[in-house]
Amino acid sequence: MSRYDHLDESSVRVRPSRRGSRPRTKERPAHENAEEALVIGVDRGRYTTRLDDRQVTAMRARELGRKSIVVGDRVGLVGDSSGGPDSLARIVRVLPRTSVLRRSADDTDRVERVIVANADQMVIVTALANPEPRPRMIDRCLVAAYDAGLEPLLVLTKSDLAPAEPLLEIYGPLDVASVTTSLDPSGEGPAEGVEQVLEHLRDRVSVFVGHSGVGKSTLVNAVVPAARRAVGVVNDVTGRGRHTSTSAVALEVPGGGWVVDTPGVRSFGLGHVDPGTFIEHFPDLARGAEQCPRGCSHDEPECALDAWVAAGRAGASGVVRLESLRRLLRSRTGDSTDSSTTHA
Ligand SMILES: Nc1nc2c(ncn2[C@@H]2O[C@H](COP(=O)(O)OP(=O)(O)OP(=O)(O)O)[C@@H](O)[C@H]2O)c(=O)[nH]1
Ligand SMILES: [Zn+2]
Repeated sequence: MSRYDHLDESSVRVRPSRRGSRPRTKERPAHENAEEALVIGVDRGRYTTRLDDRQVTAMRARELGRKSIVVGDRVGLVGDSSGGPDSLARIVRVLPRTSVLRRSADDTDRVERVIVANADQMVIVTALANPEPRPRMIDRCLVAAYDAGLEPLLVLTKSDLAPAEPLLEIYGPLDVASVTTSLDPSGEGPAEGVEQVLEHLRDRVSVFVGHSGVGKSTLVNAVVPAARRAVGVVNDVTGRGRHTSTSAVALEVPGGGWVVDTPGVRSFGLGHVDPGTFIEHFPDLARGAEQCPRGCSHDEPECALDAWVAAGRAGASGVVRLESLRRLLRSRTGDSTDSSTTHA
């Protein structure tokens, strides 16, 4: 028996060289002692993280390469994680994400980028008046939420100015949870709906989205009383305050949970949304779609869903739910910035 007989073919092909023979794991220490933290802010290469009860500023380790790190990411930290004034820890790994929310590609950036990781819920903030509600914008947010695996919550603000019923009628068939609020921005007058919003936020990571002027900041300040103060906090390492940043930031809800505010995010990336998986969010319709032709867009004559709802298989609200589903599917395409003249 020759001394090479014990080697199988594949191992014989490997030519051990001095550089290649070392296993990768030995070149890259696993950082077994890394501590797990939550990324709550990102500002030009510096990451603000929460580790237990302290806020720790960190930079990314070179070994992470180009891997993205966004608000909501759970990361492994090594180095100085004391959270002291001039301390700087290192992020050595990013834990697998349970969800990702992408913002749209735009003129300056042709790539859809992840803006928030691991969120559970999308809070879609819409004013009932001043500015007028934009159902098309709400539809696009719903599509983004379903696609990202986030549960949507509709918060209808400024109920002191207009009734919520017309809008609730549109979204009733979709079974979207909703809360109607009326807030005095000074924080002194009567506030309605805050307790209900807080109930929905408890122990979850909630992304707040909404157009300028809808009262999103007023709402965030009502549910996260420390938010106002957080605006003034300047990071000792970066020398910058959060008010100079337009990226997402996570704020802790007293009693548990996180609010992720997304200033400057106008629309969500929907280019990758697949109608085939989208319908899974409509269990009553999904079963009917099993009869559809392969690759059905669910918005074409051959779609089996018309017959399904006509036969009452999706219940009394089947027809309107199918209409809503199709409206959402159509909102994926076309003008991503929601022209105010297109009220769906
Ligand atoms: N009548 C009424 N006005 C409100 C209510 N909530 C907020 N506002 C007012 O609406 C305006 C916009 O509120 P903001 O909280 O700044 O709105 P925003 O969505 O954060 O807008 P940007 O700051 O532009 O992103 C302010 O003048 C608030 O005082 C409300 O419940 N009722
Ligand atoms: Zn179909």
